[in-house]
Amino acid sequence: MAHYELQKVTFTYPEETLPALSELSLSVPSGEFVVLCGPSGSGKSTLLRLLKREVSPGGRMSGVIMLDQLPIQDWPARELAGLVGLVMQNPDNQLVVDTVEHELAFGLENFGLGREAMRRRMAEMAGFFGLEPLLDRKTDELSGGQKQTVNLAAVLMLQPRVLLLDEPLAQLDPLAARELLGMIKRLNEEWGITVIMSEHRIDDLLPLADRVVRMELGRIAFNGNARDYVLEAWDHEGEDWVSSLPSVTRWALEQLPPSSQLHSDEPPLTVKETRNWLSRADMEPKLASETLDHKTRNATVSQQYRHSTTPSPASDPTPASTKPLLAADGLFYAYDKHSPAVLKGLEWQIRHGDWAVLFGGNGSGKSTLLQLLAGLRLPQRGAVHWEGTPFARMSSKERFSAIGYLAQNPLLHYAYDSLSEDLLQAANRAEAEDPKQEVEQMAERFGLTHLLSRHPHDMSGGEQQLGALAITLLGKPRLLLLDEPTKGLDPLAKLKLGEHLENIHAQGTTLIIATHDIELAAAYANRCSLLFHGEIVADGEPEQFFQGNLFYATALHRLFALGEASS
Ligand SMILES: Nc1ncnc2c1ncn2[C@@H]1O[C@H](COP(=O)(O)OP(=O)(O)OP(=O)(O)O)[C@@H](O)[C@H]1O
Ligand SMILES: Nc1ncnc2c1ncn2[C@@H]1O[C@H](COP(=O)(O)OP(=O)(O)OP(=O)(O)O)[C@@H](O)[C@H]1O
Repeated sequence: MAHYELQKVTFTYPEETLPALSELSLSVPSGEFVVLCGPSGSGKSTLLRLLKREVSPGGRMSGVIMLDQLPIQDWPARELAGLVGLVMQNPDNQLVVDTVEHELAFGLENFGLGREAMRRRMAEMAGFFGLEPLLDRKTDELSGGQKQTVNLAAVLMLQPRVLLLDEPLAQLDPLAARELLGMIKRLNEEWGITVIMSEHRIDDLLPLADRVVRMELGRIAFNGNARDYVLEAWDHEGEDWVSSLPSVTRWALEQLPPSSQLHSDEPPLTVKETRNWLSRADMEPKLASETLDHKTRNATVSQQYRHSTTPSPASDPTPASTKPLLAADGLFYAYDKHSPAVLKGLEWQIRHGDWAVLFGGNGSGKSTLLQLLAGLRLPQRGAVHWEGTPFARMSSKERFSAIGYLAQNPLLHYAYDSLSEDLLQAANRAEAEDPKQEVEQMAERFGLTHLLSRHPHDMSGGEQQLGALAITLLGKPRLLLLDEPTKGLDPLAKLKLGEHLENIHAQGTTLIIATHDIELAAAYANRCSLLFHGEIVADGEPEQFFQGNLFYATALHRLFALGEASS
């Protein structure tokens, strides 16, 4: 059993006047699969933390949270720890001990499980998640996706009855994400584990969810099943939103009874009526047949748009553009003498005006490569050239003003006590003419104005990500290296980021983006590359890349597999 009942829960963070959650009432029966969505800062993480009783000291709460008819504050800590597992949004915040093996064992050590039983569970979990080769590794030396996987495995070691997941897919490669979703669905269906999962990329999850809860400004704006959620979102977000849903999601939604059946006398829509409704948007009938076609057509449309409205700086016949802007020549990199090389003689050339997307599985070396291209790490062999000049012959000042870098962990970008100070320092470093005005404009563009005086550590995950992006963009570099920039962003923020990048690209900025976000690549990139086994093994225009690349074509079709699994 694990049944939550929330009545009029209001929560205010220390030193804040406005509550992060307001009068929130919600019932989650045991065994439900609930998807939490809503814009950045709407209260999703706060709610998940309260359900695990992990509240900020000094925060003020009113109302009641009952878990299996006992107020959450009355649960003994040990029992609650075993019953409810929470996987936090930023994996760096959750890892507590030195190695992967110790991290997996850490929670269980408090439960007095025998050595044998512990080893067996460790073997099962490490086997399932493919963590065996990483067991001796230091947790702070893992890639972002590896950290997220270790966190989830560590939580599952305790065999909780409730799984609270805060954007668990954000840093996983498409196949890892698909496997994880399939596994969570199995835990939910076969073991009856209650799942409450927050996620921005909700279209992947609609076919799996028993219930969708959309939050806005700390309140519940919608609570019902997936089909009714789509109906409501249609009114709320407009037709573009529905027509952007993958066809399989639309198909899966047709299978669902409307939740109005549960609490209204209105007759439910028949499948035919639903289909008519779902196809009401102005889209070609063909669209329903192939997700891949949909994506590649998007790419074509976007490219036509870009080429017709904003001439690509790549076509400028300036003398500098005859040389690649950046060239990786035979890069070889290993973290230390004993570990295998991450980059093995990698060759890659970036032209002026490229919008390049770098794909690769979790742990394949994307972040490492970006750090070498930014000059933050030195290769053991090979060199990086900037317009033909090796990095070694440039001053670090020259390099840093030419190349901007967004780290995977946004918290690494903050050094001051307020967002405004961090932004201002970034504008000053870039010798902006009017730093204050640029900060204000950037904050306005990304909807951060109300957070300017906030301590960066007291912002939501998506807000931290946007703030770090704003800091990087204020540097106005000629080349931008962005490590998973859309992770944690809600769709609107993603759109604004896309528009901004499109603008600065049109003005001459070259972009390299390491990401698992296929939509981003399909909509904007002129070039996709795949890092595998220390080398760039595929490199081409998006259409060519997706058609020739089974790995990512498979990823685009992942929804079909999920739809079938849940039917
Ligand atoms: N500081 C470090 N010390 C030792 N090994 C490291 C360190 N950072 C990363 N690695 C290892 O190097 C490999 C490449 O990691 P990297 O972070 O570059 O991968 P990635 O492609 O960015 O992965 P993800 O998609 O999960 O973010 C991984 O096996 C990782 O465990
Ligand atoms: N430690 C904190 N101190 C003060 N305010 C906070 C703190 N953490 C979050 N907030 C604020 O509380 C509100 C809800 O934040 P929360 O992290 O729950 O949002 P979210 O919906 O999970 O967002 P995201 O999608 O970006 O993760 C936001 O306005 C945020 O700025």
